[in-house]
Amino acid sequence: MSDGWQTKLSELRVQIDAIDQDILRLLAQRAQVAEQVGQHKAATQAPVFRPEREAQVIARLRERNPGPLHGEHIETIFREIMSACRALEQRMFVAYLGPAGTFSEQAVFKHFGQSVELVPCATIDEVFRAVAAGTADFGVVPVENSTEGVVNRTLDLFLESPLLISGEIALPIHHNVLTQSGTMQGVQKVCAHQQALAQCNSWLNQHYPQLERVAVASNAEAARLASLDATVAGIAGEQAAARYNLQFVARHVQDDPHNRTRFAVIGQHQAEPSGQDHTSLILSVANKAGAVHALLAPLAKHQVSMTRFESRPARTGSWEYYFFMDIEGHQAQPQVQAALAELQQEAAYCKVLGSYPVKTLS
Ligand SMILES: O=C(O)C(=O)C[C@]1(C(=O)O)C=C[C@@H](O)C=C1
Repeated sequence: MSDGWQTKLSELRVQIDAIDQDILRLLAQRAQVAEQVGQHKAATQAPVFRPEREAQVIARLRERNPGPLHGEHIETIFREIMSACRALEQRMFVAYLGPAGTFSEQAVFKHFGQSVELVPCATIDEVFRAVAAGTADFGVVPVENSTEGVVNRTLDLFLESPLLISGEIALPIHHNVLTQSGTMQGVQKVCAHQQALAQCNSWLNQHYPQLERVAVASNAEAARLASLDATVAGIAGEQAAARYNLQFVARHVQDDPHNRTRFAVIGQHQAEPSGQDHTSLILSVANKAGAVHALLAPLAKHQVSMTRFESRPARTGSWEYYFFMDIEGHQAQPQVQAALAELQQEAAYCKVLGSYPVKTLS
């Protein structure tokens, strides 16, 4: 390194140190204000986590971002700042489909930041139970995957549960083939969650058609097994690779490069309107001609757009269906309220699962 550059580098680092000192001072100020908000919330028993406010803060900062930092990095940084401030107000417990290192865990961090207490659960049922029982303040459950479709168990549990949806998380899902050595030498079987095996089906057929495929409880479990046994390859995400100290044989082996999973955040509280929200509902109709069409009429009449529509057999033995529907807007908005009131008259069953801020970017 030339002496000239060495001097310049030292000068630039002095500038960075001074800026960091300013950022630190401002962070401390921000945290003190958040503590005051926390004291007021404690006195009035108001919920600490306010997803609509966090969505507004992030949207505003992305909008005003002067660059050169990327918007998504601004989002990550401020998500963590709010997560740390929130943790000063109250420790928050979040249940999810464990073990550590799963995509569900990644979804928790994406929505709540790192400053939360993790409650890994063995099943989706357990996540619902932990939140209903108050062991966890919130739960994160998978709802649908772009290649594999809906997660039926989650939809069934929404039918029975009194919990509300207060957020959604969209996570790109990248699967990797992982082994101890980073090669396939000596490998006899490949382990993964059944959905991951399905999502990597063509790649496996093309590259390792002879290899035995074994479905296990989660991708993190597959990674754990691979870390213990040189004859096992695991399919999992990057977090699991790092956690179990595995090497990459191949990256991004999912058949659909845009593979993503949508998760719902469940809890006891309803999110307030953020200005850009979705509302999720479950409906069923009498088994007669034109009934589904009649359901959609109130939406058109009040100019409320539908963004998702899934059907699910009602398991009553007869040929009846439940419909899971997402609409644009918050149930506190007049046109949504009017549409919901008419839908409720039209449907044999109608349950509003919750309104929550839309995730437009991921
Ligand atoms: O505005 C609030 O209600 C706060 O508690 C502050 C804050 C933040 O750090 O900006 C923290 C937690 C809430 O989820 C929302 C925002």
